[in-house]
Amino acid sequence: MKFDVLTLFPELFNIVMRESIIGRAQENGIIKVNAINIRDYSKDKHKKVDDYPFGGGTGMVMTCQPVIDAYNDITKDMTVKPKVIYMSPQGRVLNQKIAKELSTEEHLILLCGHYEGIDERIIEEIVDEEISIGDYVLTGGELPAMVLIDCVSRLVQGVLASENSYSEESHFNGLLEYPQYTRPADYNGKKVPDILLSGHHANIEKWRTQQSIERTKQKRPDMYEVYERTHKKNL
Ligand SMILES: c1cc(-c2cnc[nH]2)ccn1
Repeated sequence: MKFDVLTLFPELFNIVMRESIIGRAQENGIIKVNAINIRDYSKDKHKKVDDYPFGGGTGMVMTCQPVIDAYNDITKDMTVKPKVIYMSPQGRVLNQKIAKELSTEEHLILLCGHYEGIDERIIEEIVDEEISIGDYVLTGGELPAMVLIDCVSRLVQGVLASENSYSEESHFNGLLEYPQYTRPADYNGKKVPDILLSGHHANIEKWRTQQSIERTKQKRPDMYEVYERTHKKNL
């Protein structure tokens, strides 16, 4: 799976996306993250990429030309144009279901805005979908793009050691993850639950499922309500 990221700060991606799971997935050729500097496409003599908003107001707006030219350049030899996602507070909020949907795409283009936003005509011209990572305003779309790349990439075949790695993680099965413990079995008098030391895998799985249900009910009643509706008979 390939991510082309249109950004003013490509170095951010070159540093963060070469670490850990995503870094290994890139080394293995499973994932490719290609950061493109929008500023390289500016035709302005000072390489400007923003301008004052028509109608007044504070802050600057990213101009059309550099972004559209960058998009046209990276897609010029593509017969099938990849989906373009604009990281925006106005988008549908990213969740595991959306991440799963996106993980089936071969190629995604992520557009990172900056300043007060981007000229609306960019959205009209090239954006297929806006995605938010939550209802708060950030400095730009770079961190949201990295969040999206991380959660989508983990769902791509071969990125994680085993499919079980994510199938038991929070949100994958509609529940929060059960509590995790590791050595020592007794830390400052706090003991690991006996069931986890029993070696009885069926009982351990039962305990973990019950823990997930209970903590989802307590911490995320909104999630629990959906889970309860879809699993009514088993509860
Ligand atoms: C996606 C993008 C943003 C954002 C982009 N620029 C300012 N805020 C916030 C949340 N999710």
